[in-house]
Amino acid sequence: MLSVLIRQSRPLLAAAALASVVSGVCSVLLLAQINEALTAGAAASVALAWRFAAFAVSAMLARMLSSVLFERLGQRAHAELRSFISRRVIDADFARLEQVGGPRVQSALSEHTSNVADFFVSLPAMLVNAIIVSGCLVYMAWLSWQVFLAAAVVIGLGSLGYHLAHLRAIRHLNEASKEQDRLFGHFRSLIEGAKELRLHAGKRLRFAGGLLGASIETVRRERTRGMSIFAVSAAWGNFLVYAFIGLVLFMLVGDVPDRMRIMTGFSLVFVFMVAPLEALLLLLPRASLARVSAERIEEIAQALQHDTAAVAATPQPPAFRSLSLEGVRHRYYHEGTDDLFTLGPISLDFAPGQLNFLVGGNGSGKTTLAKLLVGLYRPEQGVVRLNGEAVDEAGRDRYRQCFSAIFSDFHLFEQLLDAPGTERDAQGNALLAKLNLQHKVQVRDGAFTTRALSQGQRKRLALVVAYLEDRPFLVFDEWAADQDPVFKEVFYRELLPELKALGKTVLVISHDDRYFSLADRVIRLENGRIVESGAPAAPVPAAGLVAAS
Ligand SMILES: Nc1ncnc2c1ncn2[C@@H]1O[C@H](COP(=O)(O)OP(=O)(O)OP(=O)(O)O)[C@@H](O)[C@H]1O
Repeated sequence: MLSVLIRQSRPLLAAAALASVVSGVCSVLLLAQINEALTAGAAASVALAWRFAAFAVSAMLARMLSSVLFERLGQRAHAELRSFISRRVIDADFARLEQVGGPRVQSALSEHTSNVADFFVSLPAMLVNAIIVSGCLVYMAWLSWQVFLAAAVVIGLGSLGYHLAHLRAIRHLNEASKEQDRLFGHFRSLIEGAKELRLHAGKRLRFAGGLLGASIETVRRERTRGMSIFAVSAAWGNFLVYAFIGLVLFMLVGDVPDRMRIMTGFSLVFVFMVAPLEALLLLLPRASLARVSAERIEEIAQALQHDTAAVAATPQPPAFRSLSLEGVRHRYYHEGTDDLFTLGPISLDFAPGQLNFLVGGNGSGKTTLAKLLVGLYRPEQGVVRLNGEAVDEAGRDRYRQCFSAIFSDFHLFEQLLDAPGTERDAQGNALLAKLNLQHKVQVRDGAFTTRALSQGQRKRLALVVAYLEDRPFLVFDEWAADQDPVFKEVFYRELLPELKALGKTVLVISHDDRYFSLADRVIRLENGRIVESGAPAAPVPAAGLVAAS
């Protein structure tokens, strides 16, 4: 993942790296000027001063340029990663997305993308420091090759220690990042479970201390361990530098000619080198953190297998003449309990203008069948035929455009996201009036004026959206469950017959047995199997319609 990003931004990265190199080289040249100024006579000082000023200004300009370019790269990497993950989520196979779950995706979108972007932002500092350290070593070699050899041995030892520590630190950082995915799940419970947590002190205590607290603590502990190992190894590296300085100053530089100049040169190099070296050693963990995060992003991207049916263009809904499920099956595997829920094999036919009720006990598989029918799940076995033609991978996205569905965990988007226009607003407002919501909410510029409504009212808004979509097949998953008795009557006895009269095929998942008789067909599910399918048993006399509230 990191390498792909680096490859994509090659020209910008090359320019930024070049600016860093110039900045680092200028810094080293500055050091040489300082050393020369300390030992040169007064005659050379004017020329030296000009050179010094030129290098100082060049170092500053190059540093500015490289920092700005790397900041740009960091922000670009951040945006690209976010778009990449979002695209993956949008295009992902729905069943896979359900398995991966929201917390992991959120963790990738926020924390992991930031870590990768931070790496880019810290690159100039790393590069400049690396160049200063290497430049200092070259300068040392020029002053005395024996001392340079000693430095190479010390650096080799330091690097080996650092590498070994690094492997251990990465293990801890990996642990922390895995736990962080769970932590995002707890954050979600913190908001979505706000009511339950306030109503139950014991639950709140156990959640805050046991689950959330433990998770926060694990992330803290693992991160601290990982980063501490880096800090300790940075200090070890630092110590080696001082040990090396001592070795050079007191043992290696003996009674050589030009001793004063060499000693001054070395002293300066050391002083100049220690801070960049230390910074470099502390910056390297960022690269490791970015690597761990990039791996996590890669894992999620792999898990969110691309749904080949999702196409970029807006496919037109196909004409709908007939639909049949032939021996279709879907299974859920429950890892925790190692058991399997199997829906099917199911065989059913649907025709335009048909009002179907899907009924059965909780957990009998009604919602699963609805997801399979609308193409959110691909059948593991069997075939779905639209107008007699088998729906394959390439045609699945187009097939899905036949449906409008309101599931019990429906989502209302801020915008209608459906061909905006004044005509659409007018249509929406007429429907809102029909559903008795005109005083609460309006459609303006393709968006509802508010979504802060009761659950039953929000469901009516979802119904408005479904009406506006004008698809040939509508699926309502316990839509009426949140409606008051008066509006239930309106839904079952007015709206559904109206849809049927318009030629729409409707599948209503319902527990309202007093309305079953209104259906053309009642399909009863038990434990994932159809146990009954046909005309309803006995008609129920219609209760008089009362004005909707
Ligand atoms: N996302 C999921 N992952 C794993 N298993 C699931 C998932 N959704 C449902 N199941 C399993 O499938 C079974 C059927 O669930 P489904 O939601 O289809 O039932 P239902 O008939 O719609 O129930 P209800 O009337 O309560 O809405 C359940 O027993 C559950 O164990």
